[in-house]
Amino acid sequence: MNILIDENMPYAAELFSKLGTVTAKAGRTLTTEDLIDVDALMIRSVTKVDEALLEKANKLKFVGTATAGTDHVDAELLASKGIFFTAAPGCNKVGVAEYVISALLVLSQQQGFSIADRKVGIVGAGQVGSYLSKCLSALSIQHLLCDPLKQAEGDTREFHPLQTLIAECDVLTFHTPLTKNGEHPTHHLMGDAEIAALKPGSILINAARGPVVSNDALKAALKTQQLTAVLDVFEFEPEVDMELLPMLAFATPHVAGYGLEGKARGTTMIYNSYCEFLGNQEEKVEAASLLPIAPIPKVSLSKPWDESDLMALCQLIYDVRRDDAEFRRAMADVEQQRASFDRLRKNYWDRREYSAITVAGEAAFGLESLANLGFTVEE
Ligand SMILES: NC(=O)C1=CN([C@@H]2O[C@H](COP(=O)(O)OP(=O)(O)OC[C@H]3O[C@@H](n4cnc5c(N)ncnc54)[C@H](O)[C@@H]3O)[C@@H](O)[C@H]2O)C=CC1
Ligand SMILES: O=C(O)C(=O)[C@H](O)COP(=O)(O)O
Repeated sequence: MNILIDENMPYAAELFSKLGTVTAKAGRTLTTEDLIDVDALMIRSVTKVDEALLEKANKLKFVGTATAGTDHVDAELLASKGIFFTAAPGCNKVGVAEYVISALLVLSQQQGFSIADRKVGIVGAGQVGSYLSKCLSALSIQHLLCDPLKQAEGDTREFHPLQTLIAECDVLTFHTPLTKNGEHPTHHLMGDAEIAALKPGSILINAARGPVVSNDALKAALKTQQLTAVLDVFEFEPEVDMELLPMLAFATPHVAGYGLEGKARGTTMIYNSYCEFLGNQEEKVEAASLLPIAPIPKVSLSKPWDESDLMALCQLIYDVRRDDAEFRRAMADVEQQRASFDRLRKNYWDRREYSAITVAGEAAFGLESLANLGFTVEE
C-alpha cells in the first residue's frame, strides 16, 4: 500500500506506516506525477484536489484531509471516480475558539475595555462557532449567532441575519466555510457595504477562509473607519498584502486551529477512517494517547479569578501576540514571503489547548466557568 502524506501532519508518518509505505511531501506543491501508484492520499488545506491533480492517479482509492474545511477538495469529482473521501470535522474547533479568546483578551487590555461589556457576533454556528459560543457563555459574554443554513435546517437556537450582527455587535467573528454558490455564499460575505455598516470601534476577526472578507474592502475601511481587524487567513494566501498587514491588530499565518490536540485529532480522524476503509479496526488510535504532558500542567488559584487572572491563565496556553510577532518578522523579507508563510506553519510550536492545564482551587473561586471554558479543574 503506497500512502502519500502532507509533510506538515504531526503523527501521520508513524501512524500510517503501520498500514503501508509512507512518502511525505509538501502539500502545496503536489503534482499529478506524485500520485502515480499511490493508493491513499492524506492532505491538509493547501492541496487542491481537482482534475489536474488526479490526472495520473492510477491507483488512488482514498483521500483524507486532516482539516475541517473542505473547499480545497472537489468531492463530487472524487465520488465520480469512486475514490472515498473523508475530512476531520471539528478537529480544531477548540484551537480556533482559543485563538479568538486570546485576541479579545489582548485587545481588551490594549484598548481598555472589559470583555464582559462586549457583544460578539458569531457568523457560522457549526463546530467552531458553537464551541466558541459555549466558551463565551462560560465567560458570560453576550453573543448573537448568524447561520441561515442551520436556521433553515430547524436548529432551535436563536439566529439573526448578518445585518443584525453588523448593526448590534462590537465584535464580529467569522467561522463559515468558503462557498461561492448556493443561497448563502460566503465569498466576500464582508464586502464594501457590510464593512462600512460596522459600528465605530468594531472588531472584525476572520479565522475562516481569507476570501470571506474582501481584501480591498477591508483595506479601504481600515484607512477611514474606526475598526480593528484580526486576520488568521488572507484572501490570496500564501500571498500577504503588505499594505494591509501593518493595518491589522493581529495577523497570523492560518494557524488559528493549530493546537497539538487539534492536529492529533485531525490526523487520527483520517487515520481511523482509513483503518475502517481497509477493514483494519484493531489499528485505530485515540488522539489523546499521542499527546505529551503540557510544560505547565497545573496551576492553583488562591482567590476567585478576575479578568486579569483569566488573561494570565489563558496566556499560559496561547497568546496571539507570539504568532503575530513571528509572522510580521517573517513577512518583512518580501522575497521569501510565500516560503515563510508555509515554513511558519510547518515548524509551528507545540501549542496546547486549555484542557492541558489543570486549575486547582475551591469551587467558590469560579472553577465551574473555567471548566466550561475548557480547562481541566480540580477542587
Ligand atoms: N483558521 C483555521 O485554522 C481554521 C479555519 N477553519 C475554517 O472555518 C470554517 C468553519 O469551521 P467549522 O465550524 O469546523 O465548520 P462547520 O461546517 O462545522 O461550520 C460552518 C458553519 O457555517 C455555516 N454557514 C455556511 N454559510 C454561511 C453563511 N453564509 N452565513 C452564516 N453561516 C454560514 C454552516 O451552516 C455551518 O454551520 C471551515 O470551513 C474552515 O474554512 C476551520 C478550522 C481551522
Ligand atoms: O481545518 C481547517 O479547515 C484549516 O483551516 C486548518 O486548520 C488549516 O491548516 P492546514 O490544513 O492548512 O495545515
